[in-house]
Amino acid sequence: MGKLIDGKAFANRLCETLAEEVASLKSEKQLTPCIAVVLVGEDPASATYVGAKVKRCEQLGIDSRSHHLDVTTSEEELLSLIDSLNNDPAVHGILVQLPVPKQINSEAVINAISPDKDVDGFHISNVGAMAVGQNNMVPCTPLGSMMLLEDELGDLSGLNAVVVGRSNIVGKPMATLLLQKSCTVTVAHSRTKDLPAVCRGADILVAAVGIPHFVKADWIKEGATVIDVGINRIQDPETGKNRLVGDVDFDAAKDVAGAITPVPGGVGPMTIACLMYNTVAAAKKLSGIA
Ligand SMILES: NC(=O)C1=CN([C@@H]2O[C@H](COP(=O)(O)OP(=O)(O)OC[C@H]3O[C@@H](n4cnc5c(N)ncnc54)[C@H](OP(=O)(O)O)[C@@H]3O)[C@@H](O)[C@H]2O)C=CC1
Ligand SMILES: Nc1nc(=O)c2c([nH]1)NC[C@@H]1CN(c3ccc(C(=O)N[C@@H](CCC(=O)O)C(=O)O)cc3)C=[N+]21
Repeated sequence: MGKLIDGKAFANRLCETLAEEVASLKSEKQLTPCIAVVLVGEDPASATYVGAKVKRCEQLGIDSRSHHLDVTTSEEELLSLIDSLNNDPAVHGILVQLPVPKQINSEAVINAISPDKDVDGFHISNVGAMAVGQNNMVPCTPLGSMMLLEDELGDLSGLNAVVVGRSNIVGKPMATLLLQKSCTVTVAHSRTKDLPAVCRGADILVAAVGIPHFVKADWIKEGATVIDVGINRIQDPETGKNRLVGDVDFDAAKDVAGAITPVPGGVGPMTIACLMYNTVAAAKKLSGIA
């Protein structure tokens, strides 16, 4: 069996380091990093994620402000809240939990956030900066995935990386980061021909599709490193209970892969830890601390 990549333990270690940094920012610079988390509507999964983010902030000594808006909130109302958070010097990071209700244009909302407070790294100017190698705020899930990959493999240069999925929040920025580390990158998606064969060429395989158990064991090259970004809630056919599974058929894939992230306990905890990392970085940058 391949090695399990323990994202939860890595995230805990990263957060311990960040907690020490936050403590010294408080005592030496009178700076308390602060993130505003905005949730629109009542989606239960979104509410759970927001809860997990707020809890992590508490552990690290980061201030968090939750703004819970009604599902009927207009785009104008949300933009006005963002404007006030942009102009609040005590707030260093702004995160609007996605998805937002359909009357709100998510692109307009993301691009209304001040790029230096955009701890998700979704603002078009942060995306552009990353595209030309001038990384500012890097999206949390790809950033966390890269930390796990470099911890596992060291230098990534020359490795064949296949990213399945091309979303703006995961697949595309992941491909950009892998290319920055000199991987030979293939981005696969729903129009890709012979996806199993494409995946078999991967030394690094990243699955960000949103379909439970989509990537099969016989798509994986012996010894490859597999990063499973998928978070899918399914009903277990045996127990009837709800459980969380990834985009990779983990039970079979773990015997072929050299190393693999589990779900839960893999990329998910890294996403939240990297949100804390970006919040501390934003607080320092906005306060003129290197
Ligand atoms: N662990 C974490 O912290 C996070 C986990 N996630 C999870 O990651 C997964 C992906 O999220 P996200 O990127 O937002 O999803 P999107 O739905 O935005 O994108 C899914 C991508 O998968 C591709 N795809 C869909 N079906 C197929 C197929 N049959 N064959 C090949 N490619 C296919 C799509 O291709 P096309 O573009 O052609 O339609 C698309 O590019 C989800 O499970 C999500 O819950 C997301 C964010 C954070
Ligand atoms: N603006 C915005 N930024 C995001 O970063 C963002 C978002 N919107 N919308 C939704 C997705 C999803 N996402 C996850 C974060 C943590 C876990 C996570 O911690 N998962 C745990 C399990 C949690 C559980 O048990 O439910 C794990 O995988 O071990 C998962 C998914 C962030 N997202």
